[in-house]
Amino acid sequence: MSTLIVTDVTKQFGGQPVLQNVTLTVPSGSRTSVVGASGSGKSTLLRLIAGFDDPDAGQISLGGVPLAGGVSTVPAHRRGVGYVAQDGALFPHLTVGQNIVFGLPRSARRSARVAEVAALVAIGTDLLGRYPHELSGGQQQRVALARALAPEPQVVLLDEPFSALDTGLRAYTRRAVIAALEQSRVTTILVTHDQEEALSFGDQIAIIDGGRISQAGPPALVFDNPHTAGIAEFLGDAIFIPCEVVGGESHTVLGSHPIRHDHRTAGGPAQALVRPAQLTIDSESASPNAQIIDMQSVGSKLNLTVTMGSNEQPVHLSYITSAPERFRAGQHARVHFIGGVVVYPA
Ligand SMILES: Nc1ncnc2c1ncn2[C@@H]1O[C@H](COP(=O)(O)OP(=O)(O)OP(=O)(O)O)[C@@H](O)[C@H]1O
Repeated sequence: MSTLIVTDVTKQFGGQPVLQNVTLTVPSGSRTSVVGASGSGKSTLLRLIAGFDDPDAGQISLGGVPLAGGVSTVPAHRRGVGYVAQDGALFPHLTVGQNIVFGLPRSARRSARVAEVAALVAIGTDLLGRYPHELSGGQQQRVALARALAPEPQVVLLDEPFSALDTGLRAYTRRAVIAALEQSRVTTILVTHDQEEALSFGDQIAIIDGGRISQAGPPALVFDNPHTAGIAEFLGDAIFIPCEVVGGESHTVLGSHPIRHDHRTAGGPAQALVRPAQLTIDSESASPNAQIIDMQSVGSKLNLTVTMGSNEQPVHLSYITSAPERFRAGQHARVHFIGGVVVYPA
């Protein structure tokens, strides 16, 4: 078994805390994404797990074996941890095949493992004799994963491996990588600043903010119940509407709705989280309840600023529509949403 456990890990650089009491368990054979803004400490966490650097405090263990923070530290090359960097970092003077076998003992380099692991990441044998510069960015990233998987590591760490790829290639490469990881059942951590990528990657998402894990759990649960308004906003288009909580229901200018989760710890002003998928906006309604103050169109998505009811406070809405031409600033419209809300302090 290769469950990875990070316990209470702290790291400073030049007196500045970069990781603070980070605790994270990645069960054997599962996939976790760590998502956070630039500078939040994601790469530092991976570097400590890989053994490129040591924590100031806390422990890291793999399959019950202490790697760091105990009485002794296991050096990087003995941890059974594979690492894939943002740009793949393939050796330019070695062929694809030579790159893939690089981490294998000399005796294993001529084995069927090269073809096996290349097939796993959808790299055909015809590419094995090429040099990295003769591959596309997506192929290079898949070769980098093959190189990391070849020695059969217990854990693979992926540090923003798709960020240099353009949108189409990115989606394809991500699917190929997930399929390869699924087949090899290797414990994996992906670091990314892309929320969609993090939510779709695997079994667990951990949100890191200012060097702390602010929430972790299965992606669907975390998306359904972000513990703070900040996390809700970070994870995707979020609409916050001022509300009052009465008898377990949220009352907004748009009516009463059931509360799915309530994150207030005291009374006082509250706001309800609504996702765009819950919204309908009728721009031709005979009984409007809102006015569009400002509008920005991004393809079929509209970013609207509206005032609703007698409330002067503008609310920002994201709305997907097949008819964006029907909307314009200054127009009156009827805004309606269905389903429950998550409530936060305003
Ligand atoms: N070796 C180092 N010496 C000094 N400061 C460092 C070092 N490594 C990282 N830092 C600082 O620690 C903070 C976190 O860096 P880290 O690379 O872990 O963030 P990140 O979340 O991976 O960011 P990005 O998404 O931009 O790669 C940053 O402020 C960075 O400048």
